[in-house]
Amino acid sequence: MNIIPLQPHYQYRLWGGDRLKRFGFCFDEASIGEAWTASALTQGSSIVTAGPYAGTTLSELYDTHRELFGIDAPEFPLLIKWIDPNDDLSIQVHPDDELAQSLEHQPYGKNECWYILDAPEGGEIIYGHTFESKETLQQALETGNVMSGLIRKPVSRGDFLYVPAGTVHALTKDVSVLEIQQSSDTTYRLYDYGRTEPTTGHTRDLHVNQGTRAAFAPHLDYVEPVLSLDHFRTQLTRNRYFFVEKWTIEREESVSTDTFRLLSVVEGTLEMDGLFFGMGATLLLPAHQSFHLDGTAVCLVTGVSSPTKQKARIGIDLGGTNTRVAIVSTDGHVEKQYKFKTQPHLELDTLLNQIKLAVERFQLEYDITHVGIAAPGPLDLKRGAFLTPPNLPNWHHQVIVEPLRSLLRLPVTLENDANAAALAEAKFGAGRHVDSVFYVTVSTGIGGGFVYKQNLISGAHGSAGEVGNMIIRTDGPAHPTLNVGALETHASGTALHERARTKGMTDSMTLLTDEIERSTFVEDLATGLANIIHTVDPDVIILGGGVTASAPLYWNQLQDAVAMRVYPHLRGATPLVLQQLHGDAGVIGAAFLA
Ligand SMILES: O=P(O)(O)OC[C@H]1O[C@@H](O)[C@@H](O)[C@@H](O)[C@@H]1O
Repeated sequence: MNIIPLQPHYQYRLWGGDRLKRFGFCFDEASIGEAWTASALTQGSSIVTAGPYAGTTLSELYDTHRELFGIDAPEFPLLIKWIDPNDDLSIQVHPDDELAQSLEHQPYGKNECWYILDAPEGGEIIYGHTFESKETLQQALETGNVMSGLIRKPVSRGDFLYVPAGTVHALTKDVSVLEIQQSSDTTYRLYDYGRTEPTTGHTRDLHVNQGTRAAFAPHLDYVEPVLSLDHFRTQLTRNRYFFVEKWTIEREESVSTDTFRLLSVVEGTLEMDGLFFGMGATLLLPAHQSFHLDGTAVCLVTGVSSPTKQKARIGIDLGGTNTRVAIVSTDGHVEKQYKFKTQPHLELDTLLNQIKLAVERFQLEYDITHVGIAAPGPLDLKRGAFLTPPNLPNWHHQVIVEPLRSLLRLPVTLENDANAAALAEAKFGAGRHVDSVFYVTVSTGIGGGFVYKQNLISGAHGSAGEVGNMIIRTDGPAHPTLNVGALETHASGTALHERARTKGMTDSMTLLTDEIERSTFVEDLATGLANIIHTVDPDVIILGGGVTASAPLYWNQLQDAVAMRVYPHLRGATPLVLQQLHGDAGVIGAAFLA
């Protein structure tokens, strides 16, 4: 028998109950909140239930049979819990490795993730907060006002969330999860609703000082795309501490391990080595062995990631509302990202420090070679500075590249956001098969970028592709910085929105259902696009930005209108296509600026 089945340890919690039984667990005690199905912690180690190691605890097994694991960490690194809250959990945060080592003398911090096993209709958990700094978070905690600043995230069955150490969070009543994490039980409670522990009559300890030290403030929202690995496996996360895969088994599958895996059955039944396992079961699959799985089941499988750091680039998309700091692989995929609210009313240093925090987090697992920033223009690329971007008035004329370079000690490059998106689409998106690509974004404003043979043509003053200010008419609304008759004053989302408002309509999409308005918009945009074709004659024009969400309303009409405005030999010769990278184009392009 190759597999090593484990018996859970049940943990009392103030907010516990007896509903873990519905996941197949059996216990007699009251108020059980957690079943630790794979644990090597001394306060509750799992025990092997069958096979040659039956009766051994997981920690003993790890100490005496290291060959079964294929890793050499001094202590078993993972912990798996099933959690079923019968009440809200405390508002809390966990330390990372560094803080756990310095404050708790423990080897591991507590980066964790949740697979939602069950959630009530409209269920929400707490994930993040809106406080601008550690000081304002601490003040809110001291004055009892923390709840109003917490972010609630809707969740439903099957969702997966990675909760990096430092994230202020809380599970809530009736949201049950399978929790996979580093081997640590250190929780810093920030707020506990003033509840008392029935067993002692006392409130539980709070850890406001340690907690505010550990907390991200402002909050960094973590996003990682799910990756399909093969016909039955998807990767839910892969980080420095562990990876988690979801295996959907519909028939027989064979797998083999390099290092050990922990497999938890979350749905259905699985047969392995002649034994049947249902929901709630957790098995250790030892290293360097092959396994045969049979049945219909969904399993979450975890293991330890390789410690070698991959080379990667960081792309930053600095917007008026949100800033995103992303790891972009050498083949142009966003691997993971932190997102936070841009706070343009605060000092630029606040933004730089937030970026630094995110970059440092990524540096723990990646060898970062370059950082690129995509920001709204106008910019002074030579000085690496903002000029007068309308949505960032406090930072006008401030230099961003040099301070970030000295803060990060990494090469940093700045570029206009539309140019960065153009580069991304040309290298990895809708323009990847051709040489010359003109990208036009039609959103709040209108911007553009020209890429030739994968090189961004920025122009002598960094302003190539600024097609928003291209004059397409002799009339039009006045604008503080744009020409009368500029494309942007006629065809941007803002222009459409303004026209919709004067007609008593709610949005630009509704405006474009009006035949006359649609024709006006199409003719204006087509004039701009025809001018571009006559200027650089690109292989393709890629259109992106929010207004392209209504493209089905005007697409054919736009192509005809462009054809009518170009030389006969160019008619239909320049395909108009929609962007492919959507919200990721900014960070991907930024990452490839140098
Ligand atoms: O502090 P309380 O409310 O008991 O919650 C503690 C629990 O919180 C959850 O979010 C997880 O981190 C669990 O691993 C932890 O045991």
